[in-house]
Amino acid sequence: MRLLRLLPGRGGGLVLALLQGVRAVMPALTAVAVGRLVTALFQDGGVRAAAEAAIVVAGLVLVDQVAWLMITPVRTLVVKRIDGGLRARMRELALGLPGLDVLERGDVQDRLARAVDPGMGIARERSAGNAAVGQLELVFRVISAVAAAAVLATFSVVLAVVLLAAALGMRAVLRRQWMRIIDKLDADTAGQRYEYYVASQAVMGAAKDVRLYGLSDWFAGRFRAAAVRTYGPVWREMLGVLRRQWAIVGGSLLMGAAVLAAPAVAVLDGRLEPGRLITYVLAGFGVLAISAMGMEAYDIEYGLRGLADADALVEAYGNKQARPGSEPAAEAPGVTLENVVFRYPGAVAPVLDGLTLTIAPGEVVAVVGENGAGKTTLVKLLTGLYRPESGHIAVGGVEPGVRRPAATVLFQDFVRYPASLRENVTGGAGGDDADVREALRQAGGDELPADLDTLLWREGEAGTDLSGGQWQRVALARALYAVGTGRRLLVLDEPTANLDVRAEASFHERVVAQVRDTTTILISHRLSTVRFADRIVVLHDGQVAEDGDHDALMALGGRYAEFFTTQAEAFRA
Ligand SMILES: Nc1ncnc2c1ncn2[C@@H]1O[C@H](COP(=O)(O)OP(=O)(O)OP(=O)(O)O)[C@@H](O)[C@H]1O
Repeated sequence: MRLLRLLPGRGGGLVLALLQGVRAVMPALTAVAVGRLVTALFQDGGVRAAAEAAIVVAGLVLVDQVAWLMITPVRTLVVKRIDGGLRARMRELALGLPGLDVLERGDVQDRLARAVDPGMGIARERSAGNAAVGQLELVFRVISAVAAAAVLATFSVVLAVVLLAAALGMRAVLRRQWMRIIDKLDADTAGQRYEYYVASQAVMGAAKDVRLYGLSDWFAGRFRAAAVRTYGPVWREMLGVLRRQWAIVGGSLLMGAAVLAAPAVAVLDGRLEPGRLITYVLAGFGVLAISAMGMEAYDIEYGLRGLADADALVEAYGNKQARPGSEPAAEAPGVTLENVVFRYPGAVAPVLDGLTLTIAPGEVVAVVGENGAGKTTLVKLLTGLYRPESGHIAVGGVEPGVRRPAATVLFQDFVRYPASLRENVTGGAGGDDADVREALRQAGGDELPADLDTLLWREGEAGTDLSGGQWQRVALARALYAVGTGRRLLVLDEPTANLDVRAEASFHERVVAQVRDTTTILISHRLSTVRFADRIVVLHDGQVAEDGDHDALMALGGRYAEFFTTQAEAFRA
């Protein structure tokens, strides 16, 4: 019932049920009609009756064919509607999660993937739509068998009942055997999928490495091992099932023989006319058809398991709402962090361990520190993507964990959207082209395509790709454009990582100093990028180790001074 309720009520679902209903009664009707035709042929002077019966048979065949032709598109439509609905629900759920912590959990990712993923099935997709339609198909297959049994019952009620029960029993046995294959496939899904995708999909991403380092044998070996690990138990189970088929084959032969023999004996005894023999044999085979386990059994089982994952996610996280975002503001917000402690889920040591920091509205503060010091983590906390374990954070007086600040961030791993240059800057929000061009100019993107409609996606029609530095300028323009829309907390995480020396040298003057009425946090290992900040904060051991402007920190002779001197010396050398 759970599956049948997924079927769209109006339109597709009803039409599909109607078409399948038509096809379901065909074996029974055809059995009767062909029997009549044969009877008419055996009768003297039954030409007219035979012709009429033949027309009925032809009509039934035609109707069956038309229904069969119509089923495929309607079925596809229904499946896509159900799957689209489920995907939308899962997308909503995933995007509605307030932070990244839940989304990053392996079990949640696995459930999400199973709920919407086509799966790595045995020629079948793991899809709720296929499952719902499969359930409908099964219902009508049973109806079809019952209808055929009703025709057979006019010959022998016992034969009809025994045959129907035996056919359904055989189907149940077969189904149980084959479903164990799915169990094998679903065991350790996470590990399998990881191996499988690493081995198969990484090949595309690593195309350069594969050639340069001669990695193809390594990849092929890993792919083979993953395939054997994933499918080995499945293949073994399949072979086992095939070996255990003798009982089913024996049962089928016995039932087939009974269907043929009982009416045949009656004909020989003169108790039954030959035309009826045909009717009952055809009806008998119509009943027997249900003993075969159709592909719908996989669809149902697969889909139910995916739905169970979807249900579990909805139950666990469905009521978590995305945090509301702050209104765009004309004024720069102040930022305070008091005794903030944060550790990633499952991690032992905290990344931030009692961090206290205050940033005044409109200030430009640079955050520096060794790799892994927690600079990016700090940004994620300030933007409400994570919540601190303890301590207090406020941006513009509001806790980011309660209301997402109107911030704009150029992340280190910024996203390259397969969209137009304009959309990459505006985030698809639309807006004035003059503002887009101004943001691009400020980001140093003068040499980028002049046409804002240029598609930045090589795979797309007339699409193009950019260099690493050019992409970084586009992402920087996106952050700067958002400042113009009232996002007054600007965070730039390694904004000059891909820029050439000249662009890096002029970065502060050309970009940072031009941003008005905005609180700016600048993260960079390139100390020439941060030296002009109002304040520089050094993160170490999860806390603020040093805090002051460039001159003060150089005079202090601590970590910053050491970093700076080392970089400057390396540069001079
Ligand atoms: N999503 C995550 N899950 C678990 N641990 C993480 C995650 N992201 C970062 N870490 C860990 O947290 C620590 C701080 O990472 P973070 O990215 O904040 O450092 P960072 O100072 O920005 O480093 P870098 O200078 O290399 O960019 C690192 O030890 C890292 O391994």
